[in-house]
This record gives sequence, structure tokens and C-alpha cells, in this order.
Amino acid sequence: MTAAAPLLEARDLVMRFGDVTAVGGVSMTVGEGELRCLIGPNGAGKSTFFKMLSGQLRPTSGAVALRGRSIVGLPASRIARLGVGVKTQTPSVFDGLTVMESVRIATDALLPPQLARRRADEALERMRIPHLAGATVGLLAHGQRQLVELAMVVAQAPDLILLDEPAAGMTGVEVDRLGDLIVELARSSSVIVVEHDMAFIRRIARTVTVFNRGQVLAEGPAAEVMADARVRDVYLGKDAA
Ligand SMILES: Nc1ncnc2c1ncn2[C@@H]1O[C@H](COP(=O)(O)OP(=O)(O)OP(=O)(O)O)[C@@H](O)[C@H]1O
Repeated sequence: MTAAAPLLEARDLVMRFGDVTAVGGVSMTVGEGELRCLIGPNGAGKSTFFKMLSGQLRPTSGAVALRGRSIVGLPASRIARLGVGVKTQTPSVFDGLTVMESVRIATDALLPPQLARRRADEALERMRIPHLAGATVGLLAHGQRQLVELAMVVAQAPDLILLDEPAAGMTGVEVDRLGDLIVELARSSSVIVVEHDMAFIRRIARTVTVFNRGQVLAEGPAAEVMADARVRDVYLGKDAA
């Protein structure tokens, strides 16, 4: 490990499922405190890329380093302990638990009880849902459940947070609030967000990476990338900018 190593460095990552190359050689560097957005059409390989970073999938080839330390091939639980938090597209909450019980599942797996409790309280504060601590998760609206899932990630105080379509199914007002929360999160962690909602991307994005057919098609400041003719061709459509 070197002091100058970036927080995350993925090099030539490849993931093949039989004949399908879901990710065909992606390299990406994310710095400390960076808020990066990944966009791209359905099937472009965004979720597969995330799963290789979090250890849910072992890459066919390539390297992933966290602050210069290789994490390829480590189990997902180990990568989580090393500081990578993930909110997947698949719901990870249990309907029968309260919000606080749910967040405590996340903290108690990593921390001694007193610290776990403090972190859980802080996570609910940061997601602006302390008033829901005693509420049953199964009775919450979809947008609130998304915030509970986010609180479960935040409570583990990860250095890098991966969010796969966090705004999916939220109302306009909820999406705006979520944008503010994510910008705030990026003050203490690096965040990579996969999203389809362009208004949301515009609201939060600094650097955007565009995936297409398992490759990086473009990368740069949000406004520049969204004006790129190749990007508009594959993804954004005529009315996007
Ligand atoms: N477990 C798997 N087995 C076989 N093929 C897979 C598997 N997971 C993903 N794929 C394929 O890999 C490609 C990339 O899928 P992926 O879900 O990573 O794309 P995505 O950009 O996240 O799409 P979306 O925006 O729809 O979530 C697709 O062709 C998909 O069908």
C-alpha cells in the first residue's frame, strides 16, 4: 500500500457469463470524497461491475484495489469490513422488523454494542428518519424503505458507498431529497451511484462514467458527457439535454 494510492482502482475488469461478456475490460479510478455517477443503457454491465467491486462476483480477470490493497477474490463480507458498503437493486430489508432493528443488523455485524447503537442512531439522523426508528419496515412507503436501506449502509461508515439505482420508484420530491442526502454522504465517503434518472444525475453529478456494452464509452464532467453525441446516441435520446 502506498500513501498516494487512490481509494478505488479497477483495472481491466472482465466478467464473462458463458458466451456473454457482461463487462469487457473496464478501468476506473475513484478518489477520496468523490461522487461518481455511472449511467448506461440496460444490460451495459453497470450492476455486474458493482458486484465485482463488492465481491458478490469474482471477475474473470482484472484487478481491484482499495487504497492500493488488492481486494479481488476476497469474500463480500471481508470487502465490507475493509470499507465498501453496497445498496443493491434487490431489497435487503425484512418487513417484520422495525427500522432500528434493521439498522442494528448492519451495525451489530461489525461493531461492539455501544458503538453499534451510536452508529445506528447517527445513520437514522443522517437519513432524516429518526422519527421512524420504531416503525415496522413492512408498513413504510417505498421511498422510506429505500432510506432505511441507505441507513443500513451508512451505519457501517464505509469509505466507499456503491448505490445501485437508489432513486428507483421514488416520487419527485423524494428523489430531490435523496439527491441532497447523497451529496451530503459524499462529504465523508466516496460514493458511486448507478442511476437512470437523468434529472437526478444532473442534480448530484460531478464526474459521470458512461457504460455501453460492457465498456466505458465516455467519462467526464456531467454536462460534457451528456452533450456527447455518442452518449446521446446510445442512451440519452434526443430530448435529454
Ligand atoms: N448472472 C448472469 N448470468 C448471465 N448473464 C448475466 C448475469 N448477470 C448479468 N448478465 C448479463 O450481463 C449483461 C450486463 O448486465 P448488468 O445487469 O450488469 O447490466 P446493467 O447495466 O446493470 O443493466 P440495468 O441497467 O438493466 O440494471 C446483460 O447482458 C445481462 O443479461
